[in-house]
Amino acid sequence: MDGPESGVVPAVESTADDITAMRIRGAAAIADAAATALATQAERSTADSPAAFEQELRAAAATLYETRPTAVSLPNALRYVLRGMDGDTVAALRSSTIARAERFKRDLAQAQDRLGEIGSHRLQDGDTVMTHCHSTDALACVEAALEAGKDLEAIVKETRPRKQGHITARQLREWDVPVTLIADNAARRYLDRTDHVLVGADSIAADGSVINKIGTSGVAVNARERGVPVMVAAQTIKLHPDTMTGHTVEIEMRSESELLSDEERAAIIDDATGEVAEAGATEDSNQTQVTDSGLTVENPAFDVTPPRYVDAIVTERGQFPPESIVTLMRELFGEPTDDPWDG
Ligand SMILES: O=P(O)(O)OC[C@H]1O[C@H](OP(=O)(O)O)[C@H](O)[C@@H]1O
Repeated sequence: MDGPESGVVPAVESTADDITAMRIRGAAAIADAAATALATQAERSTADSPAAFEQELRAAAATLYETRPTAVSLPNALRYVLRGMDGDTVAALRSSTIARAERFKRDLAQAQDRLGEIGSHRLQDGDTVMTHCHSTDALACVEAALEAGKDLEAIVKETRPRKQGHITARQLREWDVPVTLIADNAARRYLDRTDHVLVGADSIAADGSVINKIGTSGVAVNARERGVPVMVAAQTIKLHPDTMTGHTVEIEMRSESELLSDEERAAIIDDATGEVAEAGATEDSNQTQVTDSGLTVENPAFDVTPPRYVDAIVTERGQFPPESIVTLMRELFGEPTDDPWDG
């Protein structure tokens, strides 16, 4: 149930819209925003009974959960906050939920700092890192290395279609790191000048597979061929507990409009058939769009890098060979996970 009758406050709906539209993006930022939204729901709830309050919080969590499917930091954040909702009165439930959300946000920031420190030890003075997309966990490793007095250079992949490489480049230039921005297709050529491929993750599966921005697996395979180590910076909130019981991670398919404008579509169809394009794209759908023009555009946002192409997964709990990450997952998520917003 959504809308006013569910008691979900407009601020939660607006955070959900921002996540869907990627105005809020990046797995850690999404988790942080989701925790903030649940705290806001708790604060502004007008529920008149503990049961109604809990129901509203679950509805808010469901609204946030439905936004994007791949980054597990989102459901992990929602579960964590809802599990801290405790008390026999609305006031007690409200304050426990807000306190839990604040603790989550604090822990998230601390985990990233700690991860950065650990990851920075892999980077030597004078190294060049190649980045893909924009990952705050990956950049935390660079920042800690710079703070330790190391000089680094960066080769930044543009990361089509949304060009999040520009965000990475801007951050690195703020830190005074020399940046070479390259088209994604140029990555293999530039691996000769690269000491580490450094990426983040949206989800890590129990077998050590890394689910990250589309294009990660290609650069990882090429890096292995060139003998360049691949380092994945991922807080433990990126570990996907359901994969311990065989579930796979859903790869988000985003809108055609990120790849192709209406004019470009028309030009392709015109060129191919000599006919005027049939504008078949639906505007609000995030699904792959098939039109009767015969042109299908597919826009997966993520891909899966098998563990054999990854040298280390760096977390705030230490660095792990991907094959052993399941041990940490069992320790952290030993109990079966449920979705408290379901039912
Ligand atoms: O949590 P941090 O390290 O910031 O980001 C992790 C990952 O989230 C991003 O996804 P998107 O841009 O939201 O699709 C990228 O794939 C990035 O590597």
